[in-house]
Amino acid sequence: MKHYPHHLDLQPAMHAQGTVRLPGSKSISNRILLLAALAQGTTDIHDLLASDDTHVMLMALQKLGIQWEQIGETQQYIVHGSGGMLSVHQADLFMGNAGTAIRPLTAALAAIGGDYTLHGVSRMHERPIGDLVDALNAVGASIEYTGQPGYPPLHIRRGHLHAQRLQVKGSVSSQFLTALLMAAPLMARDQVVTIEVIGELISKPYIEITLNLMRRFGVTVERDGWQSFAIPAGQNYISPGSIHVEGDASSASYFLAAGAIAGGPVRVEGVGRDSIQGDVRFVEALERMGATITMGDNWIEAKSNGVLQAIDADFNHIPDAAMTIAVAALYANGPSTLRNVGSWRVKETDRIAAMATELRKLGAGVEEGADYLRVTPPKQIRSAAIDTYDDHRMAMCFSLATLNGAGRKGNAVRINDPKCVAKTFPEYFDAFASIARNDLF
Ligand SMILES: O=C(O)C1=C[C@@H](OP(=O)(O)O)[C@@H](O)[C@H](O)C1
Ligand SMILES: C=C(OP(=O)(O)O)C(=O)O
Repeated sequence: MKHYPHHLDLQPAMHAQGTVRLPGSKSISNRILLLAALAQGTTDIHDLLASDDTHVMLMALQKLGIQWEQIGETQQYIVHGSGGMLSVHQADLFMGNAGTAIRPLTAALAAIGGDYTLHGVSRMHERPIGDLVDALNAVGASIEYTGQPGYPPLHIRRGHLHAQRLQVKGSVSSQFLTALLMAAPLMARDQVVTIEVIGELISKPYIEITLNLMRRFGVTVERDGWQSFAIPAGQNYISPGSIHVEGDASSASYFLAAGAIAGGPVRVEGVGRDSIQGDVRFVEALERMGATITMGDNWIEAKSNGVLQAIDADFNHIPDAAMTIAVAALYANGPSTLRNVGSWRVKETDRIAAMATELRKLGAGVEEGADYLRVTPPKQIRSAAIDTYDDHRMAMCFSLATLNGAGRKGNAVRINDPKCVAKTFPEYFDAFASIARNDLF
């Protein structure tokens, strides 16, 4: 277990340069773990992410009777699939603050049936799950709230699913649709299952990850745009045998932004042109801000071209990586506006409020709306102690304020409670230190 201090003092850095090998994608890791557990056959997973979010998924699967082994100290795991039949019918599952664990598991366990309780850290109990529970209960699942209606903890009992046609709202989290899609083959084996999205769907590229991985496990989905998804009858998950987890594209954003702000080149290895993660499109935002991006099949590199250009854009498709843009905006030549990020309010913390408070400590002017943030860079970035709100991305993106950009000097930054990075990237600060340089070229 990595040891973290109570706070971390990061010194100003002259420039950013180097290469970082990325940890595995959280979104892909937790989807593959669940699909492998539900599949027929054994899955050999390479480069699984080692983090709090994958740990809670692995522990939950173990409690549910799924057998898996880690190969030595490596990130290779062997999962013995259950074929969708769990041997354990009663379990109490701790889900930490992992949306990618609790939401898909809720749907899968409701479809399989049994007596299960799911709960998490206190913030998890403030993160909505009502749209998913409503969608499942409407087709005969039996899910109750044991705390506040609409939020975990949940108690799932055996229901009587008649799930030919489900409807789900998509405006709060795309993870509800992901959860229903992944559970659909378990719901009605001899009938087509149709899932309709009611109203707007946010964070769309995450649905592409879901559909792509379902396909790798032998289940195809017929779709009508983002409106309706049909899972033809008679499909079961079948292990692909061996599967590799790409590097995490959201984790890549911090290093690529560092290269764009402070010289570069900074290269990340593990994601590239072939990625199935929507967050690789973060580089389009960096390009619009004036950075030069180069890409290979499995790497991306960013370097600066002088002062960053301010940006005004819709970030609904990359909500996680958008936080990195909010901090990069400190180095821009004018105010930047991040639009359509209302989902930030129901994530690890209220990210719009947290981001506004902490950016102001560094001297930025910040205007906060229900679903947007406007950041006016300060003349000079101030030293500050940044609170992280138990949000890994707050801790990671504020490290960028130490960098000397072409237009602005970074400053000393204290990161309070840095251990929250363990949610997705336990070694983040070591990786950041390896590219934040104080020597001259
Ligand atoms: O499906 C996924 O893997 C994720 C979907 C996104 O959530 P929302 O759909 O709630 O925006 C994203 O923020 C989260 O980190 C991971
Ligand atoms: C929103 C996030 O996580 P979760 O998967 O718990 O929703 C995140 O990692 O930024």
